Amino acid sequence: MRIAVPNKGRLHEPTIDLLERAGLHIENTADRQLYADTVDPEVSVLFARAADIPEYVADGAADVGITGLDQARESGQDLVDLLDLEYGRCRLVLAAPEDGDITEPADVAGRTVATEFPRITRDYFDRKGIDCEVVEVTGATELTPHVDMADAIVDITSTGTTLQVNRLAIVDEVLASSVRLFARADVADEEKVQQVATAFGSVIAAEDKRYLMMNAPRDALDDVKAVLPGMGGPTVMDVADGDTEHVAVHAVVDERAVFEVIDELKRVGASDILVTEIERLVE
Ligand SMILES: Nc1ncnc2c1ncn2[C@@H]1O[C@H](COP(=O)(O)OP(=O)(O)OP(=O)(O)O)[C@@H](O)[C@H]1O
Ligand SMILES: O=P(O)(O)OC[C@H]1O[C@H](OP(=O)(O)OP(=O)(O)O)[C@H](O)[C@@H]1O
Ligand SMILES: [Mg+2]
Repeated sequence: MRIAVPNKGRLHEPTIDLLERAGLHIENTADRQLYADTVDPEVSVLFARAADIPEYVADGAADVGITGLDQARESGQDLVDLLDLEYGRCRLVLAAPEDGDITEPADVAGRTVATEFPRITRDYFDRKGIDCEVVEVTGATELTPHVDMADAIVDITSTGTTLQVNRLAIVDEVLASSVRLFARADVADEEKVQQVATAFGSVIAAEDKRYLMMNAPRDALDDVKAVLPGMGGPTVMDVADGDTEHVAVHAVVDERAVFEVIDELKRVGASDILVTEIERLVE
């Protein structure tokens, strides 16, 4: 099975990182090389531009691909969205000059919109029944309203900084995007594809969880259990060396809850509390 992976740009590094954490270490690759092996002899990697990945998957050059939902939609390819990988979060928005007369989508009627995403943009205005001219640009979209190339733009935003420095205001959200694992429909149910999806899913699931280990007085166990929310309750073990008064307790806890949970655990008598990251979590 072959996975198409962004070869550069902001999605390259987090994707390589995800492969590593999912246990698919990349081997035999040199810079600029198109293909690479992984430690799994059945899985190889194809490096491609984020925008080209949907097409490579649809055409069979790869079986699955990792890229933004925006790129998949823009490609027009019909792929199976297997898993939200939760990075590359951004929004495609309709934006126009802050001090201009475009404050709602209908104001764009009869005007010009510049974008790197012409298909998504045309679909958006078609759905709304708004007639406008869509001009495709390949970058620096935010400048076009200031050089009379366009009246509005459809472009990516995340922090909002780029829009702000270009004095553009959001008029409407066109698409909320994040990076996904896409598969061609005819391979989406294959065992190897599902296995890879499970491995990626386990990395995502572990990301916002922590593993807690502690000692607790045996007679405080009920209080300790009450403090620990979590997945199927904690694991309780005897401590070695004949200490029958204490038990060891292990539990998986939401990262956001750790701060508070530790405080409460100490209050009910737990000690020697260890907090560790979890590499993968297969539910
Ligand atoms: N500011 C952002 N915040 C979060 N995600 C983003 C942002 N900009 C882009 N993305 C996501 O990353 C994807 C790829 O963007 P990137 O800028 O790396 O590619 P690119 O500009 O097409 O790169 P290149 O032209 O160098 O191949 C986008 O399609 C989108 O899904
Ligand atoms: O809301 P913000 O946080 O400012 O992000 C939005 C900007 O990020 C992307 O550009 P990128 O940095 O990828 O540069 P590029 O135009 O070279 O792709 C996108 O095209 C916007 O310009
Ligand atoms: Mg970019």
